[in-house]
Amino acid sequence: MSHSTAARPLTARSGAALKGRVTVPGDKSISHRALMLGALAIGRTTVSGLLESEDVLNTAAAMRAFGARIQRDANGLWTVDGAGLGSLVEPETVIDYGNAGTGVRLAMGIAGTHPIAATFTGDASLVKRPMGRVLEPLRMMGTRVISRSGDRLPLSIHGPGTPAPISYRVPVPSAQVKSAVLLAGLNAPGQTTVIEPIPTRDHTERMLAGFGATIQVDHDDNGGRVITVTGQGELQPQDVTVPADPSSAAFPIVAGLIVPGSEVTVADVLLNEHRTGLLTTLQEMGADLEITNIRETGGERLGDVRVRHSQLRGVEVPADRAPSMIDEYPVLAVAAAFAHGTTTMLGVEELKVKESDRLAAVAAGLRANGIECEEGESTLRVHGRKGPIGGGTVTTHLDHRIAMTFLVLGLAADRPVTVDDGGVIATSFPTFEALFAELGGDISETGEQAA
Ligand SMILES: O=C(O)C1=C[C@@H](OP(=O)(O)O)[C@@H](O)[C@H](O)C1
Ligand SMILES: C=C(OP(=O)(O)O)C(=O)O
Repeated sequence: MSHSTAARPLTARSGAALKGRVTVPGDKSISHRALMLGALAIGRTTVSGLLESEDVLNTAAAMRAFGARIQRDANGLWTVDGAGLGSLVEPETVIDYGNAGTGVRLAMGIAGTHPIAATFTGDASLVKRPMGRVLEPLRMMGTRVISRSGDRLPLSIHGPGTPAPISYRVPVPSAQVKSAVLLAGLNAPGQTTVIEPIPTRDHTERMLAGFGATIQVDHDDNGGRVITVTGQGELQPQDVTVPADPSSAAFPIVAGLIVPGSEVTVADVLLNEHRTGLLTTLQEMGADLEITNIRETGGERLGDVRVRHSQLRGVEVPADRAPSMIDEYPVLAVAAAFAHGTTTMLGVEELKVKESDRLAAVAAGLRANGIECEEGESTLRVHGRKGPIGGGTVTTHLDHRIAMTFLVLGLAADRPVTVDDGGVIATSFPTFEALFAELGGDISETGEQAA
């Protein structure tokens, strides 16, 4: 299901420095996967620190529809009693995945090799996004698909009696495509292999190993990865602790760097090497950014990220860094707006097929607030501020990251910045407003406070 349809405009204003130590909610990628693998295991999986956002709650609902029992106790601990691999039941109704690309693509992978029918849909954003990237390998495995032209939602799939294991080279760097194929391979007899020429986040592989799947990860000579899963084994339930989401941490981190006088620490942030591209880039831009208390928990590296207001400088962000910061480019563009000089982001064409066309949405939002930029087919170039900025209203296009990005801009701009719908933030970061209030940031419903 999607968030309430009434738009909720929010306005951010500059004011006091941001100060404090905060914790952002659990990682979205790991939260989806914990519920899904729990649903495929036999027995009880527990999940602490689950991200309780709309996208992840849609995965909980979907896995219930496929037969898992999923509950939350009063302390926020989630339990998943798995239906077991191969034993998914046919959902009785359409699965509405709201805004969640990861959720629907991975769920189609899981369902696609079970001999059941399932129909998926989503909100006005999700129905525009490409699903062929997941349906193509599923068709190779024997899944039947009935879809609108262009392989978009709503669509129905029916898995074959005996799925064919495949070897699949992912045509675009996408952890979602890789994961959908690996999850489909779990219920196919024999070995399913995914070749990814450019490595992407590896949470599926790590968690599959943790749940006892037979999985092997090899590296090829060109820096790519070859991942093989052996299907039709049994998954063992696990106790999963979800680390804090680096893609959410990006917002207080960038805000702390651009609001004068700020010092902000974000605690317990996931530092998986496939997720730290933004931190690397900010350091290259001259950010006063320190990572402390680095430790390993549940097979993942975590740490505390401390930033102080810094004078940033423009840099060129190489294309091969894109997968490790794909969701962070919008907020990087805001950091770039406050930098001296120009920041050029290369190889960012995947941004066009996210919740919105993020290249267009970021460029429009920057221009509405007086910042010069140019977007190309696969590039975004942002010129650091040359005069007063802010004062614009930004269209979010049902995209949570666009909403949060421009509220962060408003916290450091010369004039207030309004986003037309802050309600979409609930898809990934339901505590966003509370967290910024804790840091001393001024974000409120538009019209609540005299401008
Ligand atoms: O696998 C995942 O959990 C995700 C992969 C990325 O998408 P792509 O695989 O489409 O790049 C990312 O944008 C998304 O927010 C989460
Ligand atoms: C792209 C994103 O998510 P999804 O693809 O899961 O909708 C995101 O969270 O920025």
